[in-house]
Amino acid sequence: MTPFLTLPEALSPEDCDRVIALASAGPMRDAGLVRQTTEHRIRRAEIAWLDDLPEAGWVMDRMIGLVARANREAMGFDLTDFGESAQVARYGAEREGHFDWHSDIGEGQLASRRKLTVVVQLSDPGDYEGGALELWPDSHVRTAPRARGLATVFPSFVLHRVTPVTAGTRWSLTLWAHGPAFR
Ligand SMILES: O=C(O)CCC(=O)C(=O)O
Ligand SMILES: [Fe+2]
Repeated sequence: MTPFLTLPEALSPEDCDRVIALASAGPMRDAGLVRQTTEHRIRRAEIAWLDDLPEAGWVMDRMIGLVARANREAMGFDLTDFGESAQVARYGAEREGHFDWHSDIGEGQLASRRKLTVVVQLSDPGDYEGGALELWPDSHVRTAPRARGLATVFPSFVLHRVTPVTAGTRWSLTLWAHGPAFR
């Protein structure tokens, strides 16, 4: 199994700008809030759910075909749906935005069915420092490419993190594909 896949230009630079503009137009919420308590040690970022943004339907339309094809060609996972809203995240240097090591498979109805995670780099690499997306699929930690519009696709159980942003702002788009439990 490939530890992770990269899909260059999953979104064009103009599309990346459009997603950032849509998310910044409305309120974003603190992603460090877990059941009413703050967990800023784990994650410091602001997020918006794509489903809540008006006129963002084209984003999922674009990503679903791409990810389904990549899965068929390289992963071969049994996927049934993209049953969860994608998430736009903003990691700013003003509070060292980051996301500590974690896997995306959680306890909820949806999070427990996550099989593939897809993270699109929305920012130009020149717009921030730090903010590396790192994956730990085996004995080595690997850094995802930073190219704008590039999507990194990996099994949702793989540990990953975003290192603290030390200058500028990093934006990302994360989506999940779901299916029957791994067996
Ligand atoms: O923003 C990123 O690059 C990763 C986001 C992430 O890991 C998540 O939302 O679970
Ligand atoms: Fe994650």
